[in-house]
Amino acid sequence: MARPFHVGIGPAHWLLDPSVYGVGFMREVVGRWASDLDITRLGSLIACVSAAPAVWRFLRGAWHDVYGWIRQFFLASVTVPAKDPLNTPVHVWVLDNVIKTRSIRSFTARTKARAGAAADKAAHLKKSRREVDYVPHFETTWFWHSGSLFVFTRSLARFKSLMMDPGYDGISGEEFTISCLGWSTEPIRRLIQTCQEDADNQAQYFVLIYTPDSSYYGGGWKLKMRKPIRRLDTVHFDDGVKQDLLADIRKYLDPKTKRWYQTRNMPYRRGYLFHGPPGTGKSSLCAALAGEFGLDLYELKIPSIKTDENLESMFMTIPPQCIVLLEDIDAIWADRDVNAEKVTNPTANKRHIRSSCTLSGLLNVLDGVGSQEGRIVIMTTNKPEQLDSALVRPGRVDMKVHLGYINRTSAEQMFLRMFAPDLDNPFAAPSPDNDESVLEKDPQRDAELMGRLASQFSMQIPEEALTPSQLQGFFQLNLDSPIDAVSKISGWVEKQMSSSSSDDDVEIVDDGKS
Ligand SMILES: Nc1ncnc2c1ncn2[C@@H]1O[C@H](COP(=O)(O)OP(=O)(O)OP(=O)(O)O)[C@@H](O)[C@H]1O
Repeated sequence: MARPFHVGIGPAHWLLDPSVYGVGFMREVVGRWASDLDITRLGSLIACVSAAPAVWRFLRGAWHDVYGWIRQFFLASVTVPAKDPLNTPVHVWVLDNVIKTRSIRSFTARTKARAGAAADKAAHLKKSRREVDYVPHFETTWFWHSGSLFVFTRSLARFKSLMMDPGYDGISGEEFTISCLGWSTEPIRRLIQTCQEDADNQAQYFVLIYTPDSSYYGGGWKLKMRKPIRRLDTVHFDDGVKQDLLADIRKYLDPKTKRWYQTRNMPYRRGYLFHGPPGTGKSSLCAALAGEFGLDLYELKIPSIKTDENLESMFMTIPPQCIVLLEDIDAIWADRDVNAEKVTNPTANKRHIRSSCTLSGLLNVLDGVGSQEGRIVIMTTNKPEQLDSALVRPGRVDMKVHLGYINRTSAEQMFLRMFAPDLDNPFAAPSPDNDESVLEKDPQRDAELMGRLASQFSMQIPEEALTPSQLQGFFQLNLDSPIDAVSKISGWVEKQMSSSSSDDDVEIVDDGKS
């Protein structure tokens, strides 16, 4: 696909270099032609050149008409709107199976917005240069698939304008049409099914996370990221609670449960409340559950919702089977409390970040007509005691899960996870194998040694005093050696315990409601 070029040849000379494709040949043709040039030939050449644009316009118009006739009488077609969830799988399939196999010569180069594996590598090597994405330009492409000829057409103008948006990933975002020879759309339906199956196969390794799309009037969703699945055993909290939670969700998603709800005319919905101090894994647990059950995650930060109407229209466009994560639910205004709170404590809303949508607006979307059957709503809060009892009553919250400060068992598990060897990743944390001071060649002995180190480490962690994210921060600073981690932990714990980290240190954001 990439064309070779000659680095050593300066700009003044490269055109004359016969090794550049076609240049030698062209030079010979032009040379011969110029040697027996006469004035009559020159006149006819100028006439031909000036007529060329008109001829080109005529041919284009004629082709446009002919193509329109072909489409009308000989092609069946299906159009997929820009923001439809089907858009991305089909687009990705066409890029992977058609475009990438062709020798495309026209690309848009953009600096990558998100960090990837190579970006991690660059960071590791302390290089600041960012990766570049080459996104192919194409408007219409033809291809054969399963014995049928297809035409894939998209708007290049729309693609170019989307490329201005750094958040645009270069796939999907513009409407496209797939056509095939014949009068039946059946081959196109089969192709779309293939694209969906392909996407499903890839999605089993990722969680698709959607976030509100501000470009939609009212409310809509856009794909925020495809996140590699996080295993549930990497989120540490009470094992019994974890098993209960998993069993509850598994039972809810069982088709038999769905039938049971439907035959008894009960709303088929499930709600959970994850509560606990900041940094105890509430969001991480949601993402891990989405991966475990193969569901997409729709994230909504309650403080960022502008109105009840926005909330409602966003709920209307949530698909039936997914996880909806409502973060910081304590930021919701309880209508009946608003005025009272303002009178008794004018600075009340300065103490907490408050959302503009109301409790009744939220209850309405949780129970009302806009509420999709089959979805799981997970609400998170750091202040469960402030929630209105109407919000957490059974039916809206069916199970409460407390994620608290880390205990010794979890600290031990975290230590083992952090220093587990990772053969796929050259930048992974070292195992004792890499640690000169404890060089062992026997995996059994390594495991025993790591077990001993993990238990020495956890013995120095005070019970239920630090958050898992604090401990994760410690590991991030001490990834090179498990032995160093054990020797440094007591000093670090002492420092953490003595440093005052009260809520008063946190800057309060005014929501402008005072
Ligand atoms: N229980 C846990 N097990 C493993 N890692 C955790 C746990 N809790 C937090 N972490 C780590 O700490 C970081 C922050 O976690 P997360 O955002 O899930 O916490 P949170 O409770 O949702 O915080 P907040 O209330 O501030 O939103 C993540 O990188 C996560 O890996």
